[in-house]
Amino acid sequence: MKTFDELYLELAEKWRERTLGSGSVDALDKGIHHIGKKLLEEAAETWMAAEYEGAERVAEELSQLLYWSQLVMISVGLTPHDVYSRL
Ligand SMILES: N=c1c2ncn([C@@H]3O[C@H](COP(=O)(O)OP(=O)(O)OP(=O)(O)O)[C@@H](O)[C@H]3O)c2ncn1[C@@H]1O[C@H](COP(=O)(O)O)[C@@H](O)[C@H]1O
Repeated sequence: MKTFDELYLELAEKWRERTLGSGSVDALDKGIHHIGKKLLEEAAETWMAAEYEGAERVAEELSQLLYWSQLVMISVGLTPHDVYSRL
C-alpha cells in the first residue's frame, strides 16, 4: 500500500532517472495524448464500476485513475502541492 504522495515520488524519480522497464516511463515517453486517453478510460471504468460493479471495483478503478492523474501531473511539470493548494 502507498499514499498519493509516495506514488508521486516514486513515479517522479523513475521519470527523472529514466528507469528501464518502467511502464510509467514508457507512458510518459508516449506523451500527453496517450496519457490523456488512459485518464479518460479509467474515469469511464470508474463510472461503470460505480453503476454496476460495487465498491471494491470502484476502489480498483479509482486507484488507476489516480495513477494516470499523476502521469498527467508529471508530464506538465506539476507537483502534488500545486494541486493541493487549489483544494
Ligand atoms: N499504480 C500503478 C498503476 N495503476 C495502473 N497502472 C497501469 O495502467 C494500465 C491500466 O490497466 P487496465 O487494467 O485498465 O488495463 P489493462 O487491460 O490491464 O491494460 P491496458 O491494455 O490498458 O494497458 C495498466 O497498463 C497498468 O500497468 C499502473 N502502473 C503502475 N502503477 C504503480 O506505479 C509505480 C511504477 O510502476 P512502473 O512504472 O511499472 O515501474 C509502481 O508503484 C506501480 O505499482
